[in-house]
This record gives sequence, C-alpha cells and structure tokens, in this order.
Amino acid sequence: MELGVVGLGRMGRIVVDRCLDAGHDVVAFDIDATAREDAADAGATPADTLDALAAELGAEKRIWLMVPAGDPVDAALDELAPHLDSDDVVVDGGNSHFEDSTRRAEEHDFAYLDCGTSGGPAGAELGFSLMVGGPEWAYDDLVPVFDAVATGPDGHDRMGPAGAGHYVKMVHNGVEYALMQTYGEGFELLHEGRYDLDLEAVARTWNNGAVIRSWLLELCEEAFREEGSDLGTVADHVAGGSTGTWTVQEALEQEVPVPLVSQALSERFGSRSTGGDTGRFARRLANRLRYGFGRHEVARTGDDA
Ligand SMILES: NC(=O)C1=CN([C@@H]2O[C@H](COP(=O)(O)OP(=O)(O)OC[C@H]3O[C@@H](n4cnc5c(N)ncnc54)[C@H](O)[C@@H]3O)[C@@H](O)[C@H]2O)C=CC1
Ligand SMILES: O=C(CO)[C@H](O)[C@H](O)COP(=O)(O)O
Repeated sequence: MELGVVGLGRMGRIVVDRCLDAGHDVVAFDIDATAREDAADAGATPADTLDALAAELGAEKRIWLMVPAGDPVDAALDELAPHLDSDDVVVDGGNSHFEDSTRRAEEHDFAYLDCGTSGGPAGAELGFSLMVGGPEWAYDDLVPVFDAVATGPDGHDRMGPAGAGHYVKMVHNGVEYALMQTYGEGFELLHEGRYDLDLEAVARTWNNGAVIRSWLLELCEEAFREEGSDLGTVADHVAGGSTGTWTVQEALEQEVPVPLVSQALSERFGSRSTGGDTGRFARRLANRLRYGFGRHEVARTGDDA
C-alpha cells in the first residue's frame, strides 16, 4: 500500500519506519526540512509541501496525520481537502479531542479515521496499540497499515463511529495519569518510609510475578536504574494535562465519578503552582515516566520551568 505521512516527529517517524519495514511505500511531509530529509534517508519519498504529497500519491489516497493536536490538524486537512474525494482516507493518529474528530468527519467528504495511538516512542520496537473510530470500509481498507504500525492484528480495532477512537484514547490517558499517580504514591511512601530501600530492586521484584506488574512499572524500574533511588535531579514538575482534563470534563458531563483520575490531574496542576520545587516524590516520578513512554522532556531541578 502507498501511504502519505504528515508529521515526522517522535511518533510520525515510527509510523514511517514501521510501514517501510512492512513493505509499504511512504510519501512523507513535515514543515521541518531536516525531518523530511531524515525520512528520505530512511527510504520514504519526501514531499516539500502538502500539495506535493497529494500529487505524489495515486488515485486512492491514504494519508496518516501525526501532528500536534488542534490547529495543525485543521490546517493540514484544509490544505489537503481540495485534493481528496470520497474514495480517499485520512487517519488522524494524534491526541485530538474526540469532538474535534466528529466535527472534522462531518466537515469533509473524504473518509476520516480518528485513531488513538498508545505505546509512545518507547514502544516503537513492539508497535503501537491503535483505537480507531470512523467508517468501517475505511478501517478495513487501512488494515494492512494498521497491522504494520500496531503490534500486529490484535493491536488495533475499530471502536465505533467517528470520534470513538479518540474518545477511547482520551479515557486511556486518564487511566495513565491515575496509574502513574498510584505508583508514585507507593514509591513515595517507600522512599520516605522506615527502610532504606533500593527502589530499582523493589520495582524489578514487583515486575517479576507481582499482581501490580505492568509496562509503567517497568518504566519505574528503568527510571530508578537511570536516575537512582532518589530520582536525582528529576524535578517536581509534571507537564502535559490536556487529555486528562478532557477525561475529567467528560466524566463530569456523564456524571461518572472518576476521583482517581481527577486527583492525579490535580496533582499535576499542583506541581506547577507551588512556585518552587517542593520535591514531592510521586510527582517527580510522574515527570520521569512521561519521558519513559513519551520521550517528553524531563524537568530538572535548577531548570527555569
Ligand atoms: N509522544 C507520545 O508519547 C505520543 C504522542 N501522541 C500524539 O501524536 C501527535 C504527535 O506527537 P509527537 O510525535 O510526540 O510530537 P513531535 O513534536 O515529536 O512531532 C510533531 C511533528 O509534527 C510536525 N508538524 C507540526 N505542524 C505540522 C504541520 N502543520 N504540517 C506538517 N508537520 C507538522 C513538527 O515539525 C514535528 O516534526 C500529537 O498529537 C501527540 O499528542 C500520541 C501518543 C503518544
Ligand atoms: O498520549 C500519550 C501517551 O499515551 C502522550 O505521551 C501524551 O502526551 C500523554 O499525555 P500528557 O502529555 O498529558 O502527559
């Protein structure tokens, strides 16, 4: 299959590389020229503009957007729209709000698949988990690409109509916030508590057979191995927050209690409003875990952040 990929950052490059590895042809565009050159070196056909990308693709165009959520998605869609018709398919693999996705699906003639993507840059080797919303025919048509980008056939599924994919990913991220918070609280107690513990050893032991083993816990183990049991210079400052905010907003609207997600989100906001580094261990671990899965920058003590 031939796929256009727009956005060649941490995530988009993985889409490109996994598609090339699976034998698909890729036409690649990013506003950053270096990113385009790197994708060309990897075997993709670079396009200097979105118009050029559309012109390079054959009659039935398949395009994957992996750009920051919000205006960049609308800008790319508006520029691509004149080149696309109802036989064409655009996948938005970023963390868009599900209501933006339903709006975009209605606004455009081409088929629009909203695709929640989990696994982060750290999951490149295994492949991602993909939660897709939109027309069934378009999902079925893109299965060879989803097979390549995901861990395999079991790593993707159609969640429902337009918006459902990003809705499921939004809730996934709420869960992610709460899990990071609860691991953080446990390790904070162990760090502040009665014994002088090697937290990497604790995490490693838990990861081998314990009820609470998980990938996030493996990333905790990695964090303690690389930063030390006291997390070194990792600051009490947790960035991000948009998808967790949307989860809490939606829960309020649906009158579904989500105290753990809500508390985890508040802890993030708290980490930014203290006006100084209070050194809360749970928040410092969340800061480091965001690097672990997402390669988000780690705030360090002494940074201006
Ligand atoms: N990093 C992560 O762990 C995950 C990120 N996501 C989502 O995937 C999307 C991309 O994230 P990352 O790759 O991490 O970001 P990134 O910042 O590493 O890459 C974004 C790329 O998009 C390019 N770009 C920006 N506007 C553009 C435009 N109008 N046209 C073409 N290219 C444009 C930038 O130059 C950059 O290369 C975001 O929506 C993000 O929330 C989803 C799951 C995990
Ligand atoms: O979607 C993701 C992981 O699943 C991204 O890493 C996202 O950036 C995480 O959310 P936040 O930036 O609010 O921590």
